[in-house]
Amino acid sequence: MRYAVLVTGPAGAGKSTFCASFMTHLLASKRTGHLVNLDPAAAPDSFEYAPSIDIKDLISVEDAMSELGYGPNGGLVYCFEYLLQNMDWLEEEVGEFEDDYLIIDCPGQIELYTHHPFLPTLVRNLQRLGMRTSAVYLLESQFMEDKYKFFSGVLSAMSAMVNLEIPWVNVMSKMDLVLPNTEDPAAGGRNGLRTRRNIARYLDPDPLLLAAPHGSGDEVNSVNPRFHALNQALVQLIEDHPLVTFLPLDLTNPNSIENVLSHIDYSMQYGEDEEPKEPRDLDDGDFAEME
Ligand SMILES: Nc1nc2c(ncn2[C@@H]2O[C@H](COP(=O)(O)OP(=O)(O)OP(=O)(O)O)[C@@H](O)[C@H]2O)c(=O)[nH]1
Repeated sequence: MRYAVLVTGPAGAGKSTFCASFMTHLLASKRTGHLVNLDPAAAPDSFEYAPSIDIKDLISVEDAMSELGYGPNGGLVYCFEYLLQNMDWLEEEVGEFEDDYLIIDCPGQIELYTHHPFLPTLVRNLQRLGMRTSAVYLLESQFMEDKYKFFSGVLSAMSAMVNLEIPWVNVMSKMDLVLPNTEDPAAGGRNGLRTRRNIARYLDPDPLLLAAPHGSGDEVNSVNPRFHALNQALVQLIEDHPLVTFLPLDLTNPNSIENVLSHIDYSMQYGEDEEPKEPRDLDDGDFAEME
């Protein structure tokens, strides 16, 4: 069995950093993983681990821009169309990997997850190649600074989940930037982020954060009252379809990484199909090792 994890989320959410930690963790647990770069615009020096498979070996945004005259966004769309027309290339590239995790670092253009058919088609192709596929969606903790931005992140995650229809893990990244309870953001704490006391309402999004009554003293004061009906409709949607909850990820804490990775394993039922290995006869080398 082979496993592929799409690492998705908005630009700058920490996808490449998470992929590198994922790789480090797999290696430390004596498991094998391979990084796949699916961003045709990625800078060559942006990877801590060299990708085993790199879309840029097939096509890059620079190629699409210089040879076909596309802009950066049109170039990205062209690259994905080109990839889907050349699935035999990907098939050949993943051909050798067995019992491994492919960690697929995706681009940060959110429309790829919510609008375009590319990733669902890619997932179907990976499944055809015998891969169990899941996705991780990262949203950075700074989104909690502004509840409207946060709920737009929740809706994007929801839309991506519905678009891809595969096992899914939402992650609140960069939790090291969130203040401990004792620090007062008003006193100039790091980035003025929310304290951990309030985090639960964001990890399991409480739609009532959006519905705070006008004049309640929260940021709602700055919002035009005409949007209140829209907010109420969103609250209803999130309440009726509670699909999105976040796992906190603090890369400075190994237990936090372990927790996220165990959810990914669980979402894909990692190792469930493994056959017990045939015992083999001991040879001289084994006895030498024991001594
Ligand atoms: N404090 C903190 N910074 C982080 C963390 N993860 C990523 N960063 C920083 O956030 C910035 C973006 O990180 P990337 O991993 O490149 O994010 P990305 O989602 O791959 O970015 P794009 O590919 O451009 O969409 C970098 O400056 C990272 O150093 C984290 O857990 N904590």
